[in-house]
Amino acid sequence: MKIILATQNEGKVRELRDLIADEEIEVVSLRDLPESEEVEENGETFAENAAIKARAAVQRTGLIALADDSGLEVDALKGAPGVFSARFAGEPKDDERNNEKLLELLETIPEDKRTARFRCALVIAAPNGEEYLTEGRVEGKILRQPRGTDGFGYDPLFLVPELGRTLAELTLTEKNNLSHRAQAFRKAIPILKDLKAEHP
Ligand SMILES: O=c1[nH]c(=O)c2ncn([C@@H]3O[C@H](COP(=O)(O)OP(=O)(O)OP(=O)(O)O)[C@@H](O)[C@H]3O)c2[nH]1
Ligand SMILES: [Mg+2]
Repeated sequence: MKIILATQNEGKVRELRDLIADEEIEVVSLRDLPESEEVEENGETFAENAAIKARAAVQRTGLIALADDSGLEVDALKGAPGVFSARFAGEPKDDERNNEKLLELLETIPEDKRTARFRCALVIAAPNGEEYLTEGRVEGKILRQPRGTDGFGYDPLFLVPELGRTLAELTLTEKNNLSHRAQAFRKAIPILKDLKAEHP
């Protein structure tokens, strides 16, 4: 079976490829296809946006498509940036500027109120129109300065309290043991196995 990872995000492709490696499924991503038009992620929830991306990819390629929509919810910001995480500091999307904006907004917020979580909605869309949704999340705290160089996005600011390390201080394997994306993906494995039986 061959599936398409419906994402342009290099960090996500790296993580999802690693997660899927054991499943004997051939994988391509939007990054392997010639220049694609960006689909408008105009849903109000992660789940809606993941479905929009998965549908667009299955229509374009005819392959089973797996899309991730994810983001950071900061309690002191009433859940922002949420579905706007990628473009928090405006267009074009820029991880560094997003992190700077987040730190500025949280400047006066004390340690115990810096709680946050990453959420991920993962949608698998099949060519016959069937769709499946799984979700995952990881709880943490926003630091006052970045730590670590792995991962992407807000990872250097996101402390996993149980480990005392940020997501950017974890190896790919370690992040894939606990992240929001990994949790959503693990729930999707049985679905992928069923699809594989139907589309050998
Ligand atoms: O530090 C982070 N570690 C993560 O593990 C993570 N997962 C998501 N995010 C943030 O949320 C946006 C998703 O937005 P998003 O789902 O629309 O993805 P995207 O626009 O980057 O790519 P695409 O999949 O849409 O092509 C990303 O850009 C990041 O800012 C993360 N940040
Ligand atoms: Mg996006």
